[in-house]
Amino acid sequence: MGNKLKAAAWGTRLALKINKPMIVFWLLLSVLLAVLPAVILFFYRSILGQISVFISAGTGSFNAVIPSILIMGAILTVSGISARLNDDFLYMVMFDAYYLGLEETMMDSAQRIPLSELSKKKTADEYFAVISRCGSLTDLTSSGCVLISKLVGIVSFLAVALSISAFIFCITLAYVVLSIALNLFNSGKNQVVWSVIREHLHHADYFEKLPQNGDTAKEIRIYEAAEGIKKQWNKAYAKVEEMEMRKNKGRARLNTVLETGFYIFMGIILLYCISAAGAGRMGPDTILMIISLCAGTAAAVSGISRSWHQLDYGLYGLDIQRRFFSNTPKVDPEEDGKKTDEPGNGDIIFELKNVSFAYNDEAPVLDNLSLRIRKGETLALVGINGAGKTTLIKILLGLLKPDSGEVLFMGKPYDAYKHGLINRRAGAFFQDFYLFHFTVQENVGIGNVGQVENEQMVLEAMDKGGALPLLRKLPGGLTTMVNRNVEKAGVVFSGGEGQRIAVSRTHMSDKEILIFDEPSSMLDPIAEMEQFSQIRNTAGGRTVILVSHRISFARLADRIVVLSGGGIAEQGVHDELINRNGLYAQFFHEQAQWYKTDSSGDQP
Ligand SMILES: Nc1ncnc2c1ncn2[C@@H]1O[C@H](COP(=O)(O)OP(=O)(O)OP(=O)(O)O)[C@@H](O)[C@H]1O
Repeated sequence: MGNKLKAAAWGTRLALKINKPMIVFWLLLSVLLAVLPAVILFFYRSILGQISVFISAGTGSFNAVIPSILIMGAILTVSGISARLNDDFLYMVMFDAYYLGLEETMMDSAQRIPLSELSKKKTADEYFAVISRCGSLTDLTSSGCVLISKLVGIVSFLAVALSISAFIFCITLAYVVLSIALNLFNSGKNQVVWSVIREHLHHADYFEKLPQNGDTAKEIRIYEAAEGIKKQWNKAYAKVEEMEMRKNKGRARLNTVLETGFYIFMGIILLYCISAAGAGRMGPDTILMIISLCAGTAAAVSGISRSWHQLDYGLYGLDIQRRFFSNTPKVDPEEDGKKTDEPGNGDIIFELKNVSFAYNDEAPVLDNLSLRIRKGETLALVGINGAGKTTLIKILLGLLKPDSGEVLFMGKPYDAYKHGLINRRAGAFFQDFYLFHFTVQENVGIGNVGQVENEQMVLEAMDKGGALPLLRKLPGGLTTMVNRNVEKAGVVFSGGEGQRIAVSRTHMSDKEILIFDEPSSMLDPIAEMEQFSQIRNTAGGRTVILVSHRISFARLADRIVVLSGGGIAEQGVHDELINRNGLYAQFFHEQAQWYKTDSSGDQP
């Protein structure tokens, strides 16, 4: 319950931040409409008196009671409208205001999740739950308004009941309390069911999507794995259906109990009215009033079940979102404003002091590693697969935080600078690059967002990244959409072509630090050599960090650092390392010997 309350407070604050007038207006209106029937009932008892005199005496003009009948009709109409307004209508109104608002907030907050967190399965699962619950705020605001107005309405009906008799008040109160208690009990049970459904749905979704994705479908067809995938999906989905069924049965049972409760309540009230009328203690006016009261109370109570269910569902989602986002580091704009954007002085641009890092709880990828990178230096990082080269780069770019040790940029830790300073100063290409569903120009231009429209600059970057020749075969030139899955007219690039576009993106920026992680792994030999020389030409005066398995590329660097076993195995220039005859020399000789095969194809 504590978490639900926190979720309600968090959600309310968020809703007020996204659109305050909306929630205030509809809350006031729905409360007004909810109390109106009881207020009218209370003050227009005399109308009922007139009608009852007409009915019991059978005398007088019918025309005289027409206004009273119309007012009674109005009371019932207002009750009906307020009951309708409380459900689907309010949901629709709130959906417009809060669904996109919550999505936007989540997109902003997701930017602050460290990549090391995002790569954890637990985080990925939680994030799935978070984004699949964008309707939570709509649920909270609409059902919150409904419930508040219904509770106010019930209280006003109870006041009318009290004005009639203590017995009517007590029996109405008992009916209301029992109905609400049953709803609470049922929603408590549902909560457990939802969490199980969510888990199995996630599992089922994964298998369901595999045959739809080009890459995974290819594997499934090659290895004829479709049946196996279907079985896994069936297994996961059977559990979802079982739990859904359990939930629906629970709700059906609750509705039956609530309806039975209402008939018992009405039965007791009617018996009381009959006996009171028989004893001459109650006139038709009071009986009519009591019947209107019962109908109004029952309408308010019956809606509570659905609204409570919706509110609970919304709070469940908001709690997941609240916990997820409160655990992610946030940038406080005020604190950030006090920090500097000015790097310190000195020759050392990056310094890693005894840095250790592990993904999840696995063995450390980097273990007590220390490294200094000079300003203007071209540094090559070499090492076997999994040695930690990409991880080291991500740490340098502040995308991952070390578990221990220190990372300094121009003599100061990242925390000393304004948020994102390193991203404003360093451009990077990663081997697992991603091409967005944008145009070619935007895909390259995004490397320097302010210059996306600068066609000349984009063309120059494409020239440096070796992507200019691709333009000739693109039907729409720079405006061609990338990726056919999203846009019919989109282009699908080959691995090497995509890599050239992504490398061009890095060349867009005029940043003082450039980082390339395997920029030529998919290129043909000619394109690879062009890529090398372009990077070399661009380097002039900048700090460049290169990750490459191609020794021919690495040897051009001012310094080569060989990573192994979580640390630096050796470092120096090409000739030094060859003379040393260590790991680097081994890499070099292994690669070199493939170029020395004799004409028969045999190795020497
Ligand atoms: N997101 C992740 N979650 C868990 N483990 C990871 C993740 N990314 C990398 N690793 C692990 O960390 C280790 C180092 O990976 P990294 O990508 O830094 O190596 P690398 O030297 O760049 O390798 P390669 O030469 O293959 O590109 C690997 O063993 C890898 O399995």
